[in-house]
Amino acid sequence: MAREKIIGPGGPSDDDRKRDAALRPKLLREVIGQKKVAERLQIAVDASRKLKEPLGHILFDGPPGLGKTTFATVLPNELSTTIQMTSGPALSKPADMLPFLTNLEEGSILFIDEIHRMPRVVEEFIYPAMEDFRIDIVLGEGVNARTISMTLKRFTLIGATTRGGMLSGPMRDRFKMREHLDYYTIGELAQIVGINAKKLNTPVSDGACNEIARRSRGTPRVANSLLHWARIYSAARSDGTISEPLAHEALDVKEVDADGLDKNDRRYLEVLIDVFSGGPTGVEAIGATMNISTDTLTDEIEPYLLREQFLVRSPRGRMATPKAFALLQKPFPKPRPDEKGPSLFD
Ligand SMILES: Nc1ncnc2c1ncn2[C@@H]1O[C@H](COP(=O)(O)OP(=O)(O)OP(=O)(O)O)[C@@H](O)[C@H]1O
Repeated sequence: MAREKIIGPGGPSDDDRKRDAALRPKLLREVIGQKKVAERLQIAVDASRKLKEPLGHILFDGPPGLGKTTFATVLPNELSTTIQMTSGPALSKPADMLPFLTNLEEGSILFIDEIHRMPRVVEEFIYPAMEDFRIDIVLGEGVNARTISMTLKRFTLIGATTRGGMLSGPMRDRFKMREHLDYYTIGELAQIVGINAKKLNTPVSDGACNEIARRSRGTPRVANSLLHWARIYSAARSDGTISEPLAHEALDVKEVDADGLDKNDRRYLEVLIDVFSGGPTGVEAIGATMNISTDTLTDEIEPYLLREQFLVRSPRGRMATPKAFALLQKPFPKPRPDEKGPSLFD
């Protein structure tokens, strides 16, 4: 198995992430769902082994909690190499990269989470590292400044981002593989819940796995968190096993929406429908009313609402669909003859 080296600030830190790390699949064949992505990665891994060449640089993008870090940590296990982990915000200047670059081993992996938050000056510093496995270091200042070139071990950079569109073109182009992770089906999430319950030595019924999956917003990280809650609930109120009725009870106590939406999803739709009459309206206006940054709305909340068809994006702005009106038990407004009311066809 890979040895995981975590150097410096950044990388996973909160409780959820620590818990997730313990439940992470170790090998590609243990990864559930994302079949096409896993297949392409397996091909790249097999080729890397046969050709004895490092894996090409890989970029994962997609909403939070869908497995970007999981894929990144599975790859060094497959290749019996090491991984160093950091994140874009922890790299404020080129010198912050040096400990990572000088610690590289031949074929090892450097993982940069939230790579879109890396400053441009750091980005430009690592271009030659990604292309030619060398970096240029400037020593001294002013007229005495001189540049020395340092050769690096051949490595693989894995970047993860929730905002693929925010990466500069030159940065994106330097990744040989770019993989988008999408939300999981209920069946896939139920499988993940079953496997993780076993890892936690918690007996769980198929019905309970499905119930937890249904309320997990298409996201394995949410499924893990709900499984943990159901486990704790059962230990406190029952016999430690998770049956379907117990899962219902536990998730109702936690006030997890039976439609799989979380509090922010629901509030987004309430604001769009109650304050903006269902739209169309700009995301900035919704963000200002909710007091949530537009980045959070576009990266974390909207992708799921769009996928579940509660929301459409039109050139005139965001619009609630009839399904969203039905969810909130509000009548879908008919356009007045003198106005273009909510229309899903703009
Ligand atoms: N494909 C998968 N198969 C099985 N378990 C998974 C899969 N993807 C994610 N998980 C589970 O979900 C947890 C969260 O995933 P992970 O931390 O990789 O998400 P992420 O996309 O990197 O999120 P973020 O971008 O917020 O860091 C993992 O620890 C693991 O338990």
